[in-house]
Amino acid sequence: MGKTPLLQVQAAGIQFGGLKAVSGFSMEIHQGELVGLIGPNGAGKTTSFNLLTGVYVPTEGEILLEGKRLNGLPPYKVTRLGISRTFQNIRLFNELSVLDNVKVAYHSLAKHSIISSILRLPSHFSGEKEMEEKSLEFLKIFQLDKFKDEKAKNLPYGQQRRLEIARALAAGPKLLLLDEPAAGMNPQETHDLMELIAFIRKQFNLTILLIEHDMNLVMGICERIYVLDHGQLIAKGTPEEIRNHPKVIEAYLGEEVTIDHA
Ligand SMILES: Nc1ncnc2c1ncn2[C@@H]1O[C@H](COP(=O)(O)OP(=O)(O)OP(=O)(O)O)[C@@H](O)[C@H]1O
Repeated sequence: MGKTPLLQVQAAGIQFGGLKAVSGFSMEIHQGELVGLIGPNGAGKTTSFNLLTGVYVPTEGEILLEGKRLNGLPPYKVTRLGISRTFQNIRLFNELSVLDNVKVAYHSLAKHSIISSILRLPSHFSGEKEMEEKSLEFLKIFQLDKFKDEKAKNLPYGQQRRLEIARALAAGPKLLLLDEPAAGMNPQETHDLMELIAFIRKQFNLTILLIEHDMNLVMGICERIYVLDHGQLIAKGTPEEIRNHPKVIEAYLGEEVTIDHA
């Protein structure tokens, strides 16, 4: 672990009218970690992702990436600094091809200027070609290359989720945020996805923070877990510590979750 955490969230929060959706939330993630963020419905998990990615500006606290303050930066700048995400409800460009959905990630980061694109200068074509090749590489990793010309909306649900991760990865993040990546997947798809997450983490030297409702899955792959309830951090620790934490057990009472104690 490096000395400066990759991500530091220091007593951050946001208030909507009278509602403190997230408050006093602190978290540190080091380079290379795979960390889980869990909590009952409405606990503030997605809101936290929105704070980390510039969708919401915190009304309290600080968010730092490699020591650099992110508060108030728009989402595209946060992406350029190194945070990419997927969404709880898949957000693909449905009418675009699978390949173009990944290429979009490169366009948002592209070094060659819009002028060179409009004037169709040589730099435009070399840029396009490189983007296409790189995008195809990502599709291969996610076994989506055979669908490259298919419209995104025609992919089965599980593959749409994979495509969204491929696109987030194409932006070259240091920190990848996955919002319920296994939602709606069957057990086999979920198992395959978990293997894939472990693979991309290693391959790209990634740091990953994931929200997931499937408790066994979170416990199975995350090294550390943060637990939110009613917008507050109620626990953090290893899966073992979280499994036995009285506040976590209490927060989940009445929720339909099963935690294997195997
Ligand atoms: N833009 C907003 N305006 C007002 N309230 C909001 C807004 N965004 C989120 N909230 C509220 O903040 C609280 C936390 O919501 P959030 O979606 O972050 O929870 P969550 O933990 O992701 O829940 P789930 O597991 O159901 O997705 C909820 O009470 C929600 O209604």
